[in-house]
Amino acid sequence: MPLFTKVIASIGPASSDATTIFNMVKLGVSGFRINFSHGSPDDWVKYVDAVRNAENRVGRPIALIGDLQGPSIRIGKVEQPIVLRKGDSARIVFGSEARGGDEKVVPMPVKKFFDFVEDGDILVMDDGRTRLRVADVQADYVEIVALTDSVITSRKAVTIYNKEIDLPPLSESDINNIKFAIAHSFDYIGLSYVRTENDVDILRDYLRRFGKEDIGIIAKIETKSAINNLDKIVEKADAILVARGDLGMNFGLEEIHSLQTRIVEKALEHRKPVIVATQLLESMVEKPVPTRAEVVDVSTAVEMGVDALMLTGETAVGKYPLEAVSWLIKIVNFVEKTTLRNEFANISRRSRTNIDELRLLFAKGVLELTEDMNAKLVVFSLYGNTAKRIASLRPSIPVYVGSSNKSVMRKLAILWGIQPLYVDSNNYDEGLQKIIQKAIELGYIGYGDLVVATYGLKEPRQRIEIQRIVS
Ligand SMILES: Nc1ncnc2c1ncn2[C@@H]1O[C@H](COP(=O)(O)OP(=O)(O)O)[C@@H](O)[C@H]1O
Ligand SMILES: C=C(OP(=O)(O)O)C(=O)O
Ligand SMILES: [K+]
Ligand SMILES: [Mg+2]
Repeated sequence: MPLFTKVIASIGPASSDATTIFNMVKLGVSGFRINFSHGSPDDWVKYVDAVRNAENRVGRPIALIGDLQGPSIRIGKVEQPIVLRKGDSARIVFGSEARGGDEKVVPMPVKKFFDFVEDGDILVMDDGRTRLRVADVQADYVEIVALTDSVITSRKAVTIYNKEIDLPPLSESDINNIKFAIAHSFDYIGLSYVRTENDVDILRDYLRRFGKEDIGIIAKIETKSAINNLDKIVEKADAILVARGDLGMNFGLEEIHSLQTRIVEKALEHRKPVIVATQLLESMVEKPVPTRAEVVDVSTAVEMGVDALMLTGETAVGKYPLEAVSWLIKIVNFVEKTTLRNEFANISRRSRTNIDELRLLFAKGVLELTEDMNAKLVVFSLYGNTAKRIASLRPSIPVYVGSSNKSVMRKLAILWGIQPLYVDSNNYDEGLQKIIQKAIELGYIGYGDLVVATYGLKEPRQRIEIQRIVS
């Protein structure tokens, strides 16, 4: 299981059974994403139960991420995939369902689409595999011509190339899905198609209004506006996700690497957790072994010092979900072992103008003391802040974090290098001892080890204790 860079898996028909989810947790998955654009609440409840059962059986906190549809246009349900050859024409009609198959009718439940789209627009779908040209626009249907061989399946997002349809950041169904996520103790909510920092504020307001402000907001960076407003969005969000699927539809594919680099750097600069997602091991949707290009792509993302990598179609609908997880972990482990430890530290500890919190410097001090002594680091963290600061410094040693606060431990599960443990104690000193005991039980700490145990005090002061494990 990777010690530092974490793995998040999207759940879908290919991975929704309890055994697969349990096996993914055993392999080392630290978080699961449920995409609210697909399936139904009845499906999602089963996914949640399977994740929480696996979490209990393995005894390791797991993060649950609920991914909102956001201001995206998605087609409705088609019973049969619609197969188009390049040059074929088809019709997009207002409605939420269609037979599909030979009936080349694509249902479009978003009324505004028909007012917004214009002759000559290029529609991009399915992470860019489908490209259609708008040939004729009518009030409640649009004629299109396929520019590529395409297979159109249910609930696919539609990008109108170089245009951003002005839909509200959260639809009625998004708000229902926020309530669902709260009712089922999700740890994070993914905000798709973020355009400005105001979109993050709007979601934060809902969470506050519904009394669950501690749910983390993951801003998914995938639109041109988001890139233009990147700094402010990163400041407001709790975590950042490089959403390469839609990013590659709103920008040229050739721009992906530099966009990813820029987004990751910005997140590191603001010390926000950052996740890279989509098509990491895309060929494993069909094959049991990744391509060389995919291995290099994953390695590059790990070397950028991201907190986590997220599998999407590979585990949601792929034929080899478990192999995709084990290949991802194998590549992560190799790169972590071979990349000089201080490489990651250099990425994230370069002194940046915005480092002015004393606490961050304390955390840096404790961490570097522990690293230099080749000791083990144990942190008691009621709210997770000390642990988050240490993770943002890209520690070269595992950081064992304990707290009685389940949801804090689950949120930390997808951060770099954090090994979260539950301990039922609300006081720091007793808590530190319990974490050390539990870490010994789990084999993380052995006799003879030097342990640095720490927690952040109210006033900016780090409490540090060093002990040798002798009995
Ligand atoms: N729960 C699901 N049920 C059916 N199909 C799904 C599900 N989750 C994902 N998929 C399929 O896998 C594709 C990639 O997954 P993902 O990236 O999570 O979705 P999207 O890109 O549509 O937001 C989706 O477009 C969809 O075709
Ligand atoms: C993660 C992404 O979002 P979604 O899968 O919802 O399109 C993406 O676009 O890469
Ligand atoms: K998206
Ligand atoms: Mg996607």
